[in-house]
Amino acid sequence: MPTMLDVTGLGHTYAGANGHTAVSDLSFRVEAGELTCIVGPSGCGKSTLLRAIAHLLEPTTGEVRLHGDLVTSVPEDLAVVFQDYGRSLFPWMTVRGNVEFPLRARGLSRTERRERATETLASVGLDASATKYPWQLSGGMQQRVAIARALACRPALLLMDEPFASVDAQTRFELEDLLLRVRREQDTTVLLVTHDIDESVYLGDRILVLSTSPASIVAELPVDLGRERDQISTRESETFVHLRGEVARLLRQPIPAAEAPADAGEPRTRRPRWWRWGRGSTEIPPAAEQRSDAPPAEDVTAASGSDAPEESTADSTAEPETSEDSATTRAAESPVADEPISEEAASEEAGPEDSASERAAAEEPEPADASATEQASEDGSTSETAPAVAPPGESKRARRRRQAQETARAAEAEQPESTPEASTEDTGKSEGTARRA
Ligand SMILES: Nc1ncnc2c1ncn2[C@@H]1O[C@H](COP(=O)(O)OP(=O)(O)OP(=O)(O)O)[C@@H](O)[C@H]1O
Repeated sequence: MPTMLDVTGLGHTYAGANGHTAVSDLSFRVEAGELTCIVGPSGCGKSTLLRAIAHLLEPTTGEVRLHGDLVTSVPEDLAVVFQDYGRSLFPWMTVRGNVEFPLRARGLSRTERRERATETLASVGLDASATKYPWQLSGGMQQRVAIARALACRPALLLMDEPFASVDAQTRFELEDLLLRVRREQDTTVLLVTHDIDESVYLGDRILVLSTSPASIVAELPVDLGRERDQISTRESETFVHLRGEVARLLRQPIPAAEAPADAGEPRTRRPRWWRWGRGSTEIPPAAEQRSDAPPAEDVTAASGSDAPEESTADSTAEPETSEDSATTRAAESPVADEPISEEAASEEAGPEDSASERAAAEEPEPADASATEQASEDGSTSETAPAVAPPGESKRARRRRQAQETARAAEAEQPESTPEASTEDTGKSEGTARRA
């Protein structure tokens, strides 16, 4: 088979103060018609590798060749399918419109576009949904649209970055089989990144196992399962079971500390310091101030990410992930974003409702009698309806929930005393209930 993809000495170091090297000196080939799976620990650089191959990121070192041609910009005969179909489809376009969209840029006439879209949608079982909008489809159907859009371009190489990670297990099996069928029918060359060891064995002709960050290849395993695969019998076969064990062992191998890069394993969602500065707070949370084992201010700030180590100190000071948080994280992971996204942009993505309510919560004053209530609480003398002080390090979401509960309790307390009849009736009912029990 001729070589479709030739990656030589590929490396990528992200720009910025820390200059994180995500991929280092990586070399491998993918032959035409082959389906190669890439597995590796979380954060090792799999997505960075795919983006560098597609030239969505400029490689820092090395080169990529697609059927012999040096890749210097995003190649026309290459398509990428990302995990998050919700973000990759245009919600204002019909299914057919989404599939036809990239064909316009490739200069196909209206009739050709229509024919190609109809044919590709039929091949992924969506011919009946051509005039629907993405938001009218299930998650699995939306991912089919994303796959159809990529296939409609008849790419020489299809790159897939955890394409089935966002769907349920049953849909995942269906989409895996769809990929195998389409690949057989169209002889597409596929390079697929997955977290799922079983998926890599089920789909791949070959598996590349990557090391922790910066990614390098630790093993290359041929998958001797033939082209015809079945979700039940293949997964039960001896070869399958042996291979999945082999991949799992390779992924588990601890890296000796001496070999581990200094910046390896840095959590991707760890928030930079500007994240908290952007919220107008550089203060040490009170709980951390009071604790003798609390880390210094900078550590507390850094540990506020959702991926921060789960220690009791972090628990008491870290804010839970809000939609705004995840929007920030997601935005920072954008394929074209090496630089942090501004908070305004992240708020926009989080939606006006979210950011408005977050702002409102931030502007709410603390209870005036906070210290008195805190003292009462310590004494055990706080009544159930007394306004409670905000616990140190309490998140905005938790505060909103607590305040709603307080309001409800206050409303209950203001209700008129129940009449003697009502009390008797109540008592009778509860006695009846107790008796039945
Ligand atoms: N835009 C960026 N700027 C700086 N560092 C980044 C950026 N994107 C990713 N990284 C870092 O590069 C490393 C590799 O990230 P990448 O997303 O490629 O890993 P991955 O193997 O795909 O992760 P996962 O399996 O969790 O999806 C991580 O340490 C990550 O924090």
